[in-house]
Amino acid sequence: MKLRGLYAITDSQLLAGKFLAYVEAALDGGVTLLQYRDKSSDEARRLREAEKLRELCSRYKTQLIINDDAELAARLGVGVHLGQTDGPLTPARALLGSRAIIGATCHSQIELAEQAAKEGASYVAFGRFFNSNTKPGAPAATLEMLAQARARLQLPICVIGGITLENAEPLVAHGADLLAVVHGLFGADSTQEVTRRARAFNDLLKISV
Ligand SMILES: Cc1ncc(COP(=O)(O)OP(=O)(O)O)c(N)n1
Ligand SMILES: Cc1nc(C(=O)O)sc1CCOP(=O)(O)O
Ligand SMILES: [Mg+2]
Repeated sequence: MKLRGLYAITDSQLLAGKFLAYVEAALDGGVTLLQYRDKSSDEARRLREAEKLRELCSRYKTQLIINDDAELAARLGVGVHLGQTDGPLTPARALLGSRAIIGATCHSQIELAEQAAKEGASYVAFGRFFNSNTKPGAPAATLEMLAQARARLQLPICVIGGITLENAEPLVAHGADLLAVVHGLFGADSTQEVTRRARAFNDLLKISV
């Protein structure tokens, strides 16, 4: 399966009180990957929420990805996204199996992406491309680096960091396959607006849902 499309990422603070309604609104507009990103240490809540998302995702034929936690991903039979300090890719691939989607954060370093490809990543993520409210301290990446990555890598390329409908187009033009978005999608005032934004991101990527 070619990974291309909108990559919606949850944020537990931003989605407080409207978590499932906003996620379902996004899925309704078309989401290729949904990442459950919860940085708390409340394991029981994380398991409960991830199980609910797995059920929603299976209804909408969207792939669920768990941030940081390969054990939770294995327990649920879904994919995982690992940053540079979240544990090595090779054992995660062994744990999750050859069909699981495994993503790797590569910041702005193509060498990290080449290493991740060797270790079995399904996609590589570069960012942040714009200022991010969700993760203000993330190191910056550029369009030039993205174009070079596109020329050197066969794997699907995910971009992240401050992406909105207004600034996403050059990322697609420079080779991005997956647009990973928190605020630019879920920072909306209504479920209808979340669905509209999801559809518009898919239009940018020329994906019909
Ligand atoms: C799609 C995607 N790209 C990058 C990240 C960032 O991962 P990481 O560097 O491990 O930071 P945290 O998200 O864990 O704070 C991501 N989660 N998803
Ligand atoms: C989780 C994350 N990782 C980043 C990186 O650059 O690695 S930026 C980021 C936050 C993305 O949220 P928003 O779309 O609201 O900016
Ligand atoms: Mg992480």
